[in-house]
This record gives sequence, C-alpha cells and structure tokens, in this order.
Amino acid sequence: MKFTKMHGIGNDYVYVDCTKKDLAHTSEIAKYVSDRHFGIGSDGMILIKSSEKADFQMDMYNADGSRGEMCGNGIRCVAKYVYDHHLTDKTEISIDTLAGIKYLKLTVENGKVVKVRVNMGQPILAPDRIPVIAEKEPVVAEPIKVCGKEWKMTCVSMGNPHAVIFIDTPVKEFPLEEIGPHFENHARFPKRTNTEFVRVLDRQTLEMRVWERGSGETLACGTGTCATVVAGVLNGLCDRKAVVHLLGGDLEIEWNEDDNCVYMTGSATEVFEGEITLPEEMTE
Ligand SMILES: N[C@@H](CCC[C@H](N)C(=O)O)C(=O)O
Repeated sequence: MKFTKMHGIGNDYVYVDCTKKDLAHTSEIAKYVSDRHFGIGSDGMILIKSSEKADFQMDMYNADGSRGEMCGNGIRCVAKYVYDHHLTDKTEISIDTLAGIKYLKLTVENGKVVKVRVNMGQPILAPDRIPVIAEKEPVVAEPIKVCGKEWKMTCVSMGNPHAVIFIDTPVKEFPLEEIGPHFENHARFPKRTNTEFVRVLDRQTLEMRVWERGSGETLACGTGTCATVVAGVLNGLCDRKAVVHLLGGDLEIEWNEDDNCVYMTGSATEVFEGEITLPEEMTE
C-alpha cells in the first residue's frame, strides 16, 4: 500500500490516496499502520477519496481503528495533499466528511500549500447530539466526577464529541495519561469523548493538551481546539478570536458572531512518502 505521512502541528496520520482505487479492511489497516513500534507510526489513518457531493471526501480512522467523524488537523493535510499532488488546481475546495461538507481556503507559496483556513461549521451544543448525558443545554461548567475528583466540563461537538476542562496550572504539568482515559470512557459519553485540558493565558491566548478518543494523547487536535474556544466563550473566559498553543504548535480560531461558524487556520506538512506490505488477511 502506497501512503504519505503528513502532520498538522504534530498530529500525524498516514494518508492513502483512494481516489482511483478503494481500500478494504480499513479499520484493521488503520490499527496496523498506526502502531509506533510495529507499524509506520501515527495517530491514525486518513483516506482521500473522490466525491459526488464535494470536491473530495475524507475518511478518518483513529489509532485504535475506530472512525472519527471529523479531523481538523487532518482536513488541512488533505487539502495540501490534493493541491500539491495535482489532484486539483483550485485554492478553494470542499471536502465531505462524516460531519458534513467543510469548505477550505488554501494559501499557496512557490506552488505548495503552506496554510489552510477551514470553515469548521457551527458548534453543536445539544447534549443528545454531542452526545453527553446531561440535563441542561448548553452543557457549561457542569460537574462530573472522574478519578474521585469533581471537575467542571463544558461539552461541544464539532461533528465529534469534546469535553473541555479549564485548569489553573500549566498544561505541561497535568497528569493526562492518568486522567484522560477515564474521561474518554466515562458512562456519560455514549460514544466516548475527546477531552481537552485548557489554561487561559489571556482573553486571546490559551494553552491546551488533549486526550483523543481512540488515539490517546496527541500533540494537537483541530476539532478540540475549536471546541476549546467555543467553551472559553461560553464560560466568559476568552474572546471569539484566539490563538491556542498546543504541544505541536499554534492554531488560530475564530467563532464568528455573524454566521455562528468556527474558522480554524493552521499549517499542514508532508513528511515522507512510502510503501508498506500489509499482512495477507488485510489485502484479501
Ligand atoms: N485529531 C483530530 C481529531 C481526530 C478524531 C478524534 N480522535 C475522534 O475520535 O473524534 C483533529 O485534529 O480534530
């Protein structure tokens, strides 16, 4: 299987061009290639496909083989791939995802995409659509007991579920490996959840670490960063336009007041191309 390794501020995926030939056993392959010791090593796998509804389609898999409805860092890389690999010459493109069609604007320098702005759509705040088991809408600073401690969570879906927790200490010091899995698998999240731990530095600057559903800690999460700014606004902690520092780099987020859509701007990077021989049972 031919693949391209790409990352959006350190959130790395194996990208497979399926515009001409489809792939079977995708869940198993995602798990296999994501393994950092026995595979290629990545946070998951993303398939780039042709689409009848949009310019392209993106299918996203986490490292454990589960499907993610959307991937903010991944969709910027898909945009870079299709432009840099000459599958399109358009600098405004649409990509279909399990969370609907997203619209992207590409910044090109010397023939290559260096930055992408994505309209990530409107945040979903209805508990049954996130989904989270909660009494009130929106779910803002709602108590939840995890690991014997009461936390205050704000829940937002950007097509996929997020629980955002504001903390007062530097995010680098947070025991993410210990706490993250207990949020991910908590009974209040029927489809599990991605969880962001966030410290507000000032009204336009936040820092965040993420525990992703199906992949564990990653260096960045695009949908999670959008959910973080929405949660910050709902809690009165930040402005609608903010920069979020993640372990792998920065993302610029704007929750636009006029159309209620969240806009994410950030980089996309190709690391290398390769070919991997898959186990026989994954090729049948
Ligand atoms: N890293 C992604 C999100 C990937 C999917 C997520 N783990 C899920 O299962 O919802 C991003 O950049 O948004």
